[in-house]
Amino acid sequence: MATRTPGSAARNSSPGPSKKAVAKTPAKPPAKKAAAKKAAPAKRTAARPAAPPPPAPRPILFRAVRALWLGTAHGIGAVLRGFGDGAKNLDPAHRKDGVGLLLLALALVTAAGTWFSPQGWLGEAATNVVSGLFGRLDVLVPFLLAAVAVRLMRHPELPEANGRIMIGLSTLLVGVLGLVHIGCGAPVMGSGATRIRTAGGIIGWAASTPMMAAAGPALAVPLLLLLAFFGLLVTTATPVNRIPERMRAAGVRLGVVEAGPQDAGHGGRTPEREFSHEPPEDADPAALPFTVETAGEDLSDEVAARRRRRKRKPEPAEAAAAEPDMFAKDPLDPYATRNIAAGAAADLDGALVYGVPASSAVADMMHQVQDRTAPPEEHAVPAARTGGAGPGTAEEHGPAPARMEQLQLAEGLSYALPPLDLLERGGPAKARSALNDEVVAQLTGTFKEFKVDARVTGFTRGPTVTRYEVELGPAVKVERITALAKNIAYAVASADVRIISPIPGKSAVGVEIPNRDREMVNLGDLLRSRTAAEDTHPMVVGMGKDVEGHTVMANLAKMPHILVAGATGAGKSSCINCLITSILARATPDEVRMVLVDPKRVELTAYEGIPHLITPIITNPKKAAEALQWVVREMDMRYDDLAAFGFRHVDDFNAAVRAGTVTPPLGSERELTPYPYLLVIVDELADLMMVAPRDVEDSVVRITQLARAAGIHLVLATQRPSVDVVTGLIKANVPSRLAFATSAMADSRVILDQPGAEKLIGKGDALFLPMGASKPIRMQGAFVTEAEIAAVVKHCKEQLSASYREDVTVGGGPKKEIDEEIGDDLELLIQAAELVVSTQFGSTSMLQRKLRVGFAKAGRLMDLMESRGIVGPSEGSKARDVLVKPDELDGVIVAIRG
Ligand SMILES: Nc1ncnc2c1ncn2[C@@H]1O[C@H](COP(=O)(O)OP(=O)(O)OP(=O)(O)O)[C@@H](O)[C@H]1O
Repeated sequence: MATRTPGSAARNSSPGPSKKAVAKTPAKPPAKKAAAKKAAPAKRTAARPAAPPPPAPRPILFRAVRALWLGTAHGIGAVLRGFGDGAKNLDPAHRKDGVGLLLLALALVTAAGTWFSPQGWLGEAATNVVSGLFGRLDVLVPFLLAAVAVRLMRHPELPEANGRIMIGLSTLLVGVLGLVHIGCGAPVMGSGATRIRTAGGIIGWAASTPMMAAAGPALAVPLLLLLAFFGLLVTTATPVNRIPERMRAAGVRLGVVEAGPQDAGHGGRTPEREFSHEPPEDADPAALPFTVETAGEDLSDEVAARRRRRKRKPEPAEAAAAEPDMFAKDPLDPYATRNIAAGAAADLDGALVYGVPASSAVADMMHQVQDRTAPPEEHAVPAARTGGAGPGTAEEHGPAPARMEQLQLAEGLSYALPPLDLLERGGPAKARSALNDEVVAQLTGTFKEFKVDARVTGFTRGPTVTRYEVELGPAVKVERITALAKNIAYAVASADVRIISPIPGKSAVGVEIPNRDREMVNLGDLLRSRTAAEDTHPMVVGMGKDVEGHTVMANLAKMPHILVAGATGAGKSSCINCLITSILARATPDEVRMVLVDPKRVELTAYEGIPHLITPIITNPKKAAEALQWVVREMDMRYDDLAAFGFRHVDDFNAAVRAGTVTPPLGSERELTPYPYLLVIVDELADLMMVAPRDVEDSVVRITQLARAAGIHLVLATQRPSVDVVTGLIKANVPSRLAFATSAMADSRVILDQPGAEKLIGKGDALFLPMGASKPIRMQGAFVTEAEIAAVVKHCKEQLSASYREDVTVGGGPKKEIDEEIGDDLELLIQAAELVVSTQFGSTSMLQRKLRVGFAKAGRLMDLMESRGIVGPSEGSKARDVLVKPDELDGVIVAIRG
């Protein structure tokens, strides 16, 4: 080791600068500043004491003793270091037990020495040290040592809490010993060791002397009192504002205070303790600072409030789950059992409702449980909860089996929905697997390794990812877990670790880790689920399962328009297939009609010819743009109709028509029928935007702004979620979003307005942000095979063949000869004829308004209709006579088309 002798130090420091300075000081300064600058070091140097004279050579004996001492010290040091290195390799639990036992041994020795009389050299030495340090409070030291030892051995897994307690106790002790020292006359060091020992000891002396010197004896006492009080608060992890609460709890426990209603059921324990996983003296969980990782916003108050709410109103089951035994062999079992039961019951419920056995095992059990099944809690996104039916048994929602009945169509035809057993069963979902247990162990190991006071208290397994719930020890920052994200990813060998802090509604951090044994979500299972059965709305579709394994259904009518986007191969088309198949499985063509736009020409061909189609599948992007314009016109027409009959929503109009409470105006022979929902699905918006960006954007915006009340809903899908495809205007009007894995964070921002989708793992892993939700739901999208689709489509086509509306199908059918005079106005003329005939009102201004055309065009249309005998001649400002009855309309249209 390099050492510097005093001589060398003096040599190094003194000569150079001082000599120069001294030489320059007497000389005339060239300038005042320079002189001042240089004078300073000179002065400093001059003020230093003169270098000490070189030491006299040491005697030989001295050098020999020194060498012997150093040699011995090195030897002992090496042996101890060897032990230390060996101890490092010990299991941490053993190391901590060792420390605890050592403290216990010290407590015994000091107890023997201070309470009785010291025995042996160790007893005497320990007693001298303890009495010297702690003065007359030495008798308490054995208690303290024993308490610390027990704490270390009982809770070795809480190093941070233990550290806090040590700091708190030390502070408390310093304050109290300082006070004792002052109380005993504040003897000074010179007054002898015995005086110090009979006062506050060296610690008391060290605490009180500087205080008294700095602030005077009168102020030293309150300052030391405050110090001791602070130590007490730290030890008991009590924030000042919660002192009354804690005092009251202590009073209740000691029986001094009567337990109030808030204490009932807690056996005198504070609510915090009832649900705390930590021992009573641990930190107040409500005081923890929580931040939301994604938004960066501080949620501490909210989380604390939520914690308190949760703790104050415990459900028995929740309480049981919230307080797993820290030393129980397997605290995760309750979760696993609950989920298995939930999965089985969901399956069973669908089976009961639809009369389709969910699986052979369930089929065997069905008749046994029919009367007493209490269904589990499953959730759908808010939009799917249209029926408002609360949890109840399958028998309680009786109308559901009606879905299997022969439904009457408008024309008097009957139509049977496809049986759900055309869709495959996936079997019960796994609630837990060996790999989950492995991950729990890996997480626990990581927390231990990095000395983070946190533990995995449970997990909920979804089909693709499992969310592990991590509870933090007192005063552990959430940031410590988020900072560990990369280490966790390393430990569990997965790049896609997402940390959610906190899990919504829980005082726990969620660590989402992909399942290496991921499961597929079958659309059939979703449609057979209780959530699906409860809601008979025809626009309810199966979306997937969330991270907790719950079924996610969505009502497309309430979305009311949705953007589906993700990189190629991420699962978008599978999702669209699920949407369409859900509709086919649950809605008749009279309830829902569809316009399918498939510019890629491959994705939706399986649905060609289904009776729900209003027009053949549109594959030409240009014609798709025109079809969107038709949708706008249809929407306007529905709006006018609703206004004419005094309804604000197509649902109300349909209900009134079905109830027969609405009649056509006098003189009109129109037969009122309910409007079906119109679902427009565009599988690749980018292709349309390339062809006619302005027209497509205009139509989409118009539809999305108004179509909700008219029962028209859009599903726009794209694998290119860039700003030129999903323009700001489109985005602003499509409120629900479904993001599959994207290749870049920027794409995620375009879809969801936030990052996240770039971390998804593909194959149907998705973030679903329904209208009104602030945070997306992570879910595994459902899957339906081509064979299942083919079976469902075959069934539908067998029931009814498609009857297309000619006016939309700009691309379908052979080109017909059109009267040259009509030119480009054929479609408009047909609409005008429909309008005039159906309303029996031959008004030019009505055409202007409803067809959104100018006066000249409306006049021309009226002339064309006159020339074809649809309306009479003009009578000035009066409306023309309508010469055709509504039931002759079809023939007239055929005639116009030539
Ligand atoms: N929900 C799902 N569950 C399981 N596997 C899925 C799921 N969705 C997609 N996959 C798998 O990923 C493959 C690609 O999915 P899909 O065709 O839906 O992707 P895409 O996003 O539509 O791609 P593209 O834009 O190129 O059409 C599927 O063949 C299937 O194997």
